[in-house]
Amino acid sequence: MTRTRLGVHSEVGRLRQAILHRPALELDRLTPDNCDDLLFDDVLWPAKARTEHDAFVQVLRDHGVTVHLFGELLAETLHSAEAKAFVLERVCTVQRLGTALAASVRALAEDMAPATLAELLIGGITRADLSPLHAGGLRWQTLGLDDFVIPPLPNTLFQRDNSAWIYGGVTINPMAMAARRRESIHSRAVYRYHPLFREATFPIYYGDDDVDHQPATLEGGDIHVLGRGAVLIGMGERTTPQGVEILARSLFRAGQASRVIAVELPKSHALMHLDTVLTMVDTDTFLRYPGLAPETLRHWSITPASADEIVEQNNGGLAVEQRDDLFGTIADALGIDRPRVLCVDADGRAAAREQWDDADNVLALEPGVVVGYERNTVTNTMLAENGIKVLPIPSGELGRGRGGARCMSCPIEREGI
Ligand SMILES: NC(=[NH2+])NCCC[C@H](N)C(=O)O
Repeated sequence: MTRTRLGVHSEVGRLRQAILHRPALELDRLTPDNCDDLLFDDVLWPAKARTEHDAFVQVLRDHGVTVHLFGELLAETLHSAEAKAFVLERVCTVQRLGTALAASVRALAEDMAPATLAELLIGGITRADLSPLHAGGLRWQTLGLDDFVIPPLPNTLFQRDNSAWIYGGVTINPMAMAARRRESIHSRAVYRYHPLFREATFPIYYGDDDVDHQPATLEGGDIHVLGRGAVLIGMGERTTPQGVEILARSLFRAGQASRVIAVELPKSHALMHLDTVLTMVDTDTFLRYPGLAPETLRHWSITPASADEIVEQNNGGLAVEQRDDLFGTIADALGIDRPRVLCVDADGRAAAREQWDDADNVLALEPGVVVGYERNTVTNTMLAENGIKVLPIPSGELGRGRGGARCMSCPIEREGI
């Protein structure tokens, strides 16, 4: 078993371990009719997407990163009867499946081999998959053979969003979009029961309970662990101020962070997460999409409130101060003069096209070394000219889910800066 010094202490310190998901059955189940609802802009060529993903994994492994594949982690987790019960209790509910199917699907699932069950939980279950089943009830009778009893979770590919390590602990994020909410059940099971995590002690800041968290949502694509106790969180389509408040309180209570910077983003699909427009590429350097004007973004610095402030301001334990220079606030938090911000300024159309294809969504493997899609030649050339090394990966199919190298990875062990 690998070392389990779990914790992510920066955005760009040396990456030691990460979780990725090799796309499986769920991609075969994406069709022109359902892809919009499942948050994909197109259908994919699944075999090619898997080959591209293998290339991504290889780049990380060649760089000394230990890569865990989520499908395998879930299958290994489901070897434990307790873990299986934990997941099935939450997936096979009467509300989701109907009164007749809840019990019969659960009974079938109990008997499945862990690897098959993991594949179907992510890949979805159709009526045809349950063909030996003789069930009654209205739901069963209304289902066509090819209809989903349980829909697939193709966004499992984007491991960044569902759980996010922040310094010594993790948040298991309540997801904004219905199409992704079941992902959290799987992550909760893995962190609770998988041998990699079971023996370790770490705080779980948020989401590891059965409370209805809506609309206090959070997604990891919005969460940047800047380093030195600071966390930057975007509030756009997916992450709400309520979610940020709950996470900030929990981080401060656990003594894991001393400042959260919350930045408001324009609400649009192209900018669904902060990391689609801004990522860190070196200890003092950011990559920014030029269409995002930092001077127009409202942002707040959040710190633990003193006892007096709590009483005077009725602020729920958080001292919240609006600021007016985002990179100045970040510099303060990092104790540096001013970060360097790299941008494709010269060609607005290329910048827009490449942002859509996740040019600004790179994954740092160490300071100044990032993984990015090879297609984004203008951005990658600009980075290289500024001394940032880009390790290119193919993207013809993978990128159609609208996520790049950062979105597709959940670091679980990363050094500080
Ligand atoms: N961190 C990210 N930018 N993730 C991108 C996720 C894309 C995914 N299709 C979604 O809409 O949820």
